[in-house]
Amino acid sequence: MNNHTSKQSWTRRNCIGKGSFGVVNLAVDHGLTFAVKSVEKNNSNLVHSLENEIRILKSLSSPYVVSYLGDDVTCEFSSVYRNLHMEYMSNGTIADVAGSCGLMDLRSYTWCITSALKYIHSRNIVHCDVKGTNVLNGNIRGMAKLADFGSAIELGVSCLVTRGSPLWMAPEVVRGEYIGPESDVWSLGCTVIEMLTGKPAWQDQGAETLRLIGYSNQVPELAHSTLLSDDLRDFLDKCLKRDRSERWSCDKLIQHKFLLSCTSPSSPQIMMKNDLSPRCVFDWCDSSSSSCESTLDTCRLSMTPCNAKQRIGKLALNSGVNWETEGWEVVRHVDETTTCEYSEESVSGSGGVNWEYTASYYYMNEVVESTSSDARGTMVDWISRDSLDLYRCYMYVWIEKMFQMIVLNLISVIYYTQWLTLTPSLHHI
Ligand SMILES: Nc1ncnc2c1ncn2[C@@H]1O[C@H](COP(=O)(O)OP(=O)(O)OP(=O)(O)O)[C@@H](O)[C@H]1O
Repeated sequence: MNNHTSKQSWTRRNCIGKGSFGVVNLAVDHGLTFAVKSVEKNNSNLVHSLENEIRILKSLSSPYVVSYLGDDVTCEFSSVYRNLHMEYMSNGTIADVAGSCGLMDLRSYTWCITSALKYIHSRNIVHCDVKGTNVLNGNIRGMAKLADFGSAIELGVSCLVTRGSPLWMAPEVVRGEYIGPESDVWSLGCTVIEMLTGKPAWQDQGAETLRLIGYSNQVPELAHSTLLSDDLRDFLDKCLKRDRSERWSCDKLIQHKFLLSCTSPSSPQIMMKNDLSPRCVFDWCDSSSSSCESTLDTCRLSMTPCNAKQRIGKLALNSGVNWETEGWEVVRHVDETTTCEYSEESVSGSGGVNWEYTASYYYMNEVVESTSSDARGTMVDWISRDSLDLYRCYMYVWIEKMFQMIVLNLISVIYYTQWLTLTPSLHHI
């Protein structure tokens, strides 16, 4: 979209947000929807803040920072407005979901904010107002973008005046001593606590809180939460050091073990590698399974023993049983005492997996064919089918034994009746 500086081509719609530095409206321009942050031209303080935001946002380009789309001046209802056009984020802010988001979302949001800060810090920009209401929810679950650069500063360019929201401010900022990337890291820690608890990191007690933040030895109390894992506690500890030189930089924080399991949320689904890794065979999320197609959560739901039972049930129903003797063949026979390591020749594509068996197995031809085509991808099927086929095998042996018994009984009955018929004649002789 081009800058709109002449005739207003767009229409202002409903208000979607209000802050101390402006009003944000939805806007439409030839079917294109975007967000417009506006301030009245005659309020020099607000205009100064918006001009600062326009200049900084214009220079940034990151998937984790709300996108600049243009700026203009408009005359509406006899007032003159300075406007910043941004991409419209329709899912509210992370403050709206704070206190109710799960660990997966919390980790993902934290990853996005840390990535945004890492990016802007590399460009010598300090946000100065990191908090829940300034982080907008993305269209993909767990995705978030940093917004509201009205208080941001360019190191070495802007003059350093105390900026931001007091309850998220770093001690050195409250004392008016210093503003830098480290101050954003403190605010990041406060924002993570806000996401965890749904409340600001510090209880708002006015001047007393400012004294606590700026001049005590205290750090925000970590609420007792089931989400507070050791990794998360350590991550917060690295952000909330009162001595700013001890705080980790965002470059380092993005490598922290709490965030390490996140991959880029710019992909269609935010994948949490740890969460998706199967911990046992029944945890395996089969990519071909329809239950895994939608969200990660439904995928996680499908990774339950119940699902494994369903999968075994499905196999039993779908693959039908061939009770013909010719349909069976011994594909491996291992002594009770021996273990067997399958080579790549014996199971194509198995990639040297150590398959150890301590019993004899029978496989139906069809099962062997389907598994050997992609042994690695269907490891779970192998294991599930092992259980199923072992069961089939028992049935088969049982029926065979029954058949043998019936035949033997028939033979003995025949011999017995013949003996009975012969005996009288023998007596007679
Ligand atoms: N691009 C956007 N898309 C959707 N909603 C937005 C967008 N930008 C801002 N908002 C909404 O408007 C609110 C106020 O915006 P913003 O924080 O930029 O204003 P502000 O006056 O600088 O606020 P603050 O008082 O926090 O400094 C946000 O909390 C958010 O709810």
